[in-house]
Amino acid sequence: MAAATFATPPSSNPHRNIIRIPVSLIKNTSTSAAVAKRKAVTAAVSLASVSTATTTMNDVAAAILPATGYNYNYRAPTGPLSSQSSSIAGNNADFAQHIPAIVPRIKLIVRPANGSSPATAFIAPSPPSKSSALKKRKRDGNNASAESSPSSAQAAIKTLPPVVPLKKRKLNDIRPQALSFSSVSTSPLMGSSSSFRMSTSSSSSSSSSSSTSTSRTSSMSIDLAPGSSTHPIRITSSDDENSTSPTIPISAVSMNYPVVHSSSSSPIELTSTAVSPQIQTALARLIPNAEQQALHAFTPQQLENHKHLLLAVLMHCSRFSVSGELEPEERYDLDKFLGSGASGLVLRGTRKRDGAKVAVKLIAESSSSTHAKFHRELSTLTAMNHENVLPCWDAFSCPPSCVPSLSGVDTTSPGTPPSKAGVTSQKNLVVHVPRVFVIVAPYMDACLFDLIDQHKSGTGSTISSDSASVGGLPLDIVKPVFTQLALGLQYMHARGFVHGDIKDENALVEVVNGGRVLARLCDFGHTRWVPRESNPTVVCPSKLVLCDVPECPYAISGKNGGFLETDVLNPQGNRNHPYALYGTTVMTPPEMHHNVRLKAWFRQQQQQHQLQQQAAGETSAAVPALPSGATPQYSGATPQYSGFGGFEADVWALGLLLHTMVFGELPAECYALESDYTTGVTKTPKAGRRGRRKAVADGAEDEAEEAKAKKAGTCGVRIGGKGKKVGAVDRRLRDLLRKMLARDAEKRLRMEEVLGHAWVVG
Ligand SMILES: Nc1ncnc2c1ncn2[C@@H]1O[C@H](COP(=O)(O)OP(=O)(O)OP(=O)(O)O)[C@@H](O)[C@H]1O
Repeated sequence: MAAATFATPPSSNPHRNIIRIPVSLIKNTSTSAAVAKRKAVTAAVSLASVSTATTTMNDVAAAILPATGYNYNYRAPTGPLSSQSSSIAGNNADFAQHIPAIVPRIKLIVRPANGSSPATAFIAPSPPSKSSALKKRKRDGNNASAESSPSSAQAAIKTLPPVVPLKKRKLNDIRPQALSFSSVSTSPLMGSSSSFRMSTSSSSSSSSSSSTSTSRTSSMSIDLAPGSSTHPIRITSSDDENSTSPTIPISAVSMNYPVVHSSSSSPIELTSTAVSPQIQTALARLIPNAEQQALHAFTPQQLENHKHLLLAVLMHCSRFSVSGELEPEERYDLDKFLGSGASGLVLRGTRKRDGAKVAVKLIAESSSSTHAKFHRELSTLTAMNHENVLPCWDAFSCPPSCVPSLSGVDTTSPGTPPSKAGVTSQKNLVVHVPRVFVIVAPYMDACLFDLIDQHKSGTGSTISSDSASVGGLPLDIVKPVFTQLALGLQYMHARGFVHGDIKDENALVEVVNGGRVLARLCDFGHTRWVPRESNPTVVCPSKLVLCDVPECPYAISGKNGGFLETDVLNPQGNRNHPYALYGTTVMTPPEMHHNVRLKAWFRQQQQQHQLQQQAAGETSAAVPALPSGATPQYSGATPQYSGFGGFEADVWALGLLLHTMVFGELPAECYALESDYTTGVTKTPKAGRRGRRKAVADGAEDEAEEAKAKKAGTCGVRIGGKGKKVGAVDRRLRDLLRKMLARDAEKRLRMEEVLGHAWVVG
């Protein structure tokens, strides 16, 4: 098969993660496989059997870097090794500071072309002082036990034939504002049970006569409560991955990779590379096909990013196999693209151990916010144990990989963890080290969006129900699905978690034994924890999740279970909180509308300012630049973001989800808000203004009822939408919708009240 050629994104992006390895670590020594112990690192290379007259430093780097999974820019001193000074200047301090937690161990085999025996050496950091930190973080197991569902909910769950997933569109997400990493809590951890354990172990192994390796494994396991359907979550340091990394002989550079050569003085040089046939096949299978591309409206750049993300994962993470060989360990075969979100890809796979179908979420560490998302998601998942909340079966991070660049990402944003930003001065070796975080969950047949779309379109629907529909799902399916999602959300709220992004794309359904429909909430990337003021000693029920990002700001936050202070909502609403809005625009409740418009206005101001600057550049007129990260100011008093309570926002969104299930679409007001956000606003929003929408009657028979609701100001939207017969819907269901969609957040139902509502229990 012809070698695939992958275009490499431009290397001029100044915001990449850059870590350097001083060339002094690659010493030109004459002793055989010597290992020189240093204070922070052990580094040595035996080049005894190498012809130093012909081998160059470029050869050495080419041997090291692919094996470690690094993409690199390497500007070696010219000439063969023999012409180099014995000690090439480097900066050990940089290495000691950045590398130990990132590069576990580099195995270098230098195989001379003349056939003489290869020389082997290791470049390895001293064991990081993780163990003491780990011990400190150790705490008891999950105090979140499975809750039995109310009998009404059990009774409501009905038979649903298998569904065929359809494609979907993505709703616009509002990205959270930049995180501040300055407020990390280090309070001791607390928990209730003792099923949490961690281990740091060492092992040795011998391979061929030419190489001996030792591997160090740091791992953490969390055993959930007995009877739990979840498997242990283990975050594994990159040591594990590296121990299986291939060794690359210099004479046969068989594993090439997209490489960018550039320097400030020379033009960018792109090198096309060959990728193994197995990986090419796997890539072809996993990259979204033409139909998916059209449905997701992927841009060429997004596709390119997906390709590089997948390529890096397939080539550098031993957890993913492409060979098809069955192995009894925790490996996954990836077989299908499922969807993509703001931060990465979701793929279907099979767990080789038992053939279980899994969904594998790849989160590329393209910025601090994606790193935060990974932790938020895992922190939530480790606190959850409920049938209607998607469990996590496995979690790990791929070794620092060769994703050359994810475009449009500014890793120098204020929230970027300082330890991964790297240094910027010119050195001999520059390595790009974005990670890929992975979360493995059970695969579900479809998301609610698919299910609704399938029924609406009437194509390929396998749902057999005699029940009537008023535009959405058959009404006898709506209740069991909604009830389960409500049970899942109520469980989260009872533990102090705000989901933050309830929508039809984040609700999964499948048919389980006996034809029962199982519905689960997923995607906890926007989840926040809200400590209850009534009980100031309460700690976040999630477990600490360790990841291998050096000085990870999330892993040291004890009190909040891995949530930064900025992830924690104030129970009174987050009036002064940087997270003035989050989630998905169309699903935001009235109390957040002001924030949506304010943000749109800010964005518009920034765009105008940029245009002014460009114009000024052309005309040479002086326009003062906004300081980096500065917010444009209003001429008058600066409006503030409105406060809001996260629980109430979740109830609103679940109400909208119920509305979509019943009527097949959201109320028109939601799209109006989306349009405001997308197009921007021209008027300056007034401080603290809340979005207010009319509640209007629809249908003569309901006029009086709706007029009453309008007068009372209770309902924030027009229920049913144009052309839909609201009157055809059970009066109790309409009542529930109105109360969940109450404009006034304080009057909105709480989740306990939702589950006790007459329509749910009836
Ligand atoms: N367990 C699963 N089984 C089947 N499909 C899934 C599963 N998990 C996720 N998906 C699909 O992948 C899509 C994206 O998943 P998810 O929303 O978790 O990703 P994300 O990157 O966090 O997206 P977002 O940007 O919306 O936060 C979902 O809408 C769903 O269609």
